[in-house]
Amino acid sequence: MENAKSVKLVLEDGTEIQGTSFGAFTSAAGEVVFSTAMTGYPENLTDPSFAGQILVLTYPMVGNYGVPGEDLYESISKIFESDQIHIAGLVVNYYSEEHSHWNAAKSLGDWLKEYNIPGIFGVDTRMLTKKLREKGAMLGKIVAEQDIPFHDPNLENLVAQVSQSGVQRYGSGKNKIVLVDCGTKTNIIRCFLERDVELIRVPWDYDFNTLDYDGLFLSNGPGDPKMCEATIAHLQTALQQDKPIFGICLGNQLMSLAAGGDTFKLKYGHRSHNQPVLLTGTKRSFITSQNHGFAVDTATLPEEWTMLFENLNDGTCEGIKHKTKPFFSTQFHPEAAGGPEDTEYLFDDFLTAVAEHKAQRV
Ligand SMILES: NC(=O)CC[C@H](N)C(=O)O
Repeated sequence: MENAKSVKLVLEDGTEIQGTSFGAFTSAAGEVVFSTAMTGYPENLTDPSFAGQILVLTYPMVGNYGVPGEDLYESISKIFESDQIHIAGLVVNYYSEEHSHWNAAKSLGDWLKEYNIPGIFGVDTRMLTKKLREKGAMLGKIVAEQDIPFHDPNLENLVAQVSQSGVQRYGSGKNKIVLVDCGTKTNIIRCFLERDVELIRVPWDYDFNTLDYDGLFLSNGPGDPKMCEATIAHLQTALQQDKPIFGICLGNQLMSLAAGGDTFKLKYGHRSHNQPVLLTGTKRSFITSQNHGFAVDTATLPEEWTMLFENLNDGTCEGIKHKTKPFFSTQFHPEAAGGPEDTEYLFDDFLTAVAEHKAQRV
């Protein structure tokens, strides 16, 4: 690239890796995490769950299909997972400024510049990933001209930063679903709107118990789930009733915390499009899209709850369900975007539970 400037990636264990700048030429600090997904950077970078994180992509060539334009669908983005880039920085091996795709509107580097997010390329991302797997996720920083201190995003309430303020309504279907926005991915909204739903999107700390609804949904979101005290308190009230509840990723962790279980930080998280999970009590497995650094401690689940899915790589909890009430959640992403769509049927299962519950009420 012309006028290439050098930058470095510094980890809290003292590791320094020299590379070349792309995107914004600026310094940024955060938690360094890796994803082994082979595609999907437009979706990953705009997923609010990545807020505060410096993302390392292990796929060796990044940028070659560019970045799509901003088409809207029902006032939300048709393609992106939110209306901005949320990662703190991007680390890749080979960056391709040249790109070719029918839908590309700009290069990845130009897109990062628009949001003042730095990228670094020329990094041996597989070596870096091995280090993160051995030592665990670490704090790190991309240093351009100005050195900056390390910063741990998990000490902040990131959900409060990414949750949309105000109540927003989408669709006019027959089932009224409240979506608690802890940093929701737009594909969750799209999945609901394809299924005859009226969606009421409320901020993370909104008391949804004051609303009239048929089903409750808890979204994905960034950071430590224990920061969401207000959501957990409101959810505890909803768990006393029996209207269907469904949660994804952070939503799964909040469900466990509200039920009385515990969560913990994984050594280096699960971020990829090929995480195998087993549906408990069956021999059925699914390949899933995942992006999380925390997990539910299965041993702490109260008596009325049980593990719904288990991760076949490390045995961790990938979902929970209530034994008698229509409450369930997954740690993985049934809405995919990016990744396999094999578990999207869980939206149908939730809406079937909603319809059954409504039928019982009349
Ligand atoms: N994608 C998500 O919702 C992530 C949940 C949580 N922030 C975690 O990292 O575990």
